[in-house]
Amino acid sequence: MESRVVRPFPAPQARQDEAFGGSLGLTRRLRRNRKADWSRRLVRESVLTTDDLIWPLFLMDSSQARTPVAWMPGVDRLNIDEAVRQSAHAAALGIPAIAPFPFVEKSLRDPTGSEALNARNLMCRAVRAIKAEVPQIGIICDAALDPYTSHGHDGVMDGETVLNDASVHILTQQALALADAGADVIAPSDMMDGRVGAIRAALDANGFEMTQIMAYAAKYASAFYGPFRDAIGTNATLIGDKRTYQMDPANSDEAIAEVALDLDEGADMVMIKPGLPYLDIVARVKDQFRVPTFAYQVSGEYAMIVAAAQNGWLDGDKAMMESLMAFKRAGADGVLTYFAPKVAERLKAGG
Ligand SMILES: NCC(=O)CCC(=O)O
Ligand SMILES: [Mg+2]
Repeated sequence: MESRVVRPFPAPQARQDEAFGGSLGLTRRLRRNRKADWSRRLVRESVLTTDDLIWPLFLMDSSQARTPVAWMPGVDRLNIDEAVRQSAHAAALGIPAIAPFPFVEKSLRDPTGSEALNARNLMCRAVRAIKAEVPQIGIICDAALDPYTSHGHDGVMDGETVLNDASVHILTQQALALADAGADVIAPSDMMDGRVGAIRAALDANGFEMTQIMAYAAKYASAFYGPFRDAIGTNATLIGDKRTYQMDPANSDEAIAEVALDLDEGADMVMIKPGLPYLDIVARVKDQFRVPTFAYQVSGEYAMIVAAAQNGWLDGDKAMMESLMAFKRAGADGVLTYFAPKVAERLKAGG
């Protein structure tokens, strides 16, 4: 049979190409798959869903429902009643888990962070209240002393030194208080060596075998935590910096060692923090360990996007969605993000 040459009517683009010297005769044109929305959706490699979101929120002891965090526009500290209401809202949106952080009254901060062990402290009361009213949402609680210490460090000090083993003993007690209040997940964020193993052993010995551990495994000494310190008041307390326990931003192999240790010690999930500037670490950790891997889009990352949007310098909502998709592309199983409710609402409305 004679073959028939089908001559499609030349598209306007092709005719323009003729005018400039004709087709390049390419076999592969990657732009074909990008030509329409349906096709872009069809070939999309990563998907962001509400199931990927963990919402960090700030607690305060107050009769007022909310006070704004100045350095994080759009984020408020919530009293317990409001935190319960907002947790219910988050659950209704389908957000799987929240991560509450306390703003502790200055009068309750001391050198050993003793308020952290008070079973009636703000965190424990909030966890109990949220668990009672919104049992379906997961509650992830930091084990770290910085909200409670008068010097703003995550552990106890001897002179200028943040003590490792002494701090771990206290963090273990803190973890037990939180688990007893109903925390579903303990998230040690202190970067002391050996704390995951110590906390795991203490949880198991006290009947909390099913309490998970999400280790802040690779937490870097980062400038991007600035606004968080305004939110929980440690900008006023912190003396010096955290470079003797948090990681050097220059290091990547060391993150692998940190993750390996935390997994050996019993971590169920690992976290990289900050997020976007450390996506290479997220990708490396996920590739190497194939375990549930999370990233924390920290306060400074949030503030950068919001501040630029407020100035009209970028489209805040688009930058928010793109930044979260980047975590998924890098291999993260989920992201702690202050944008969580906003993103969940957007996804519910159809993206
Ligand atoms: N342990 C929790 C944090 O330090 C959060 C930091 C941030 O959002 O900047
Ligand atoms: Mg470690």
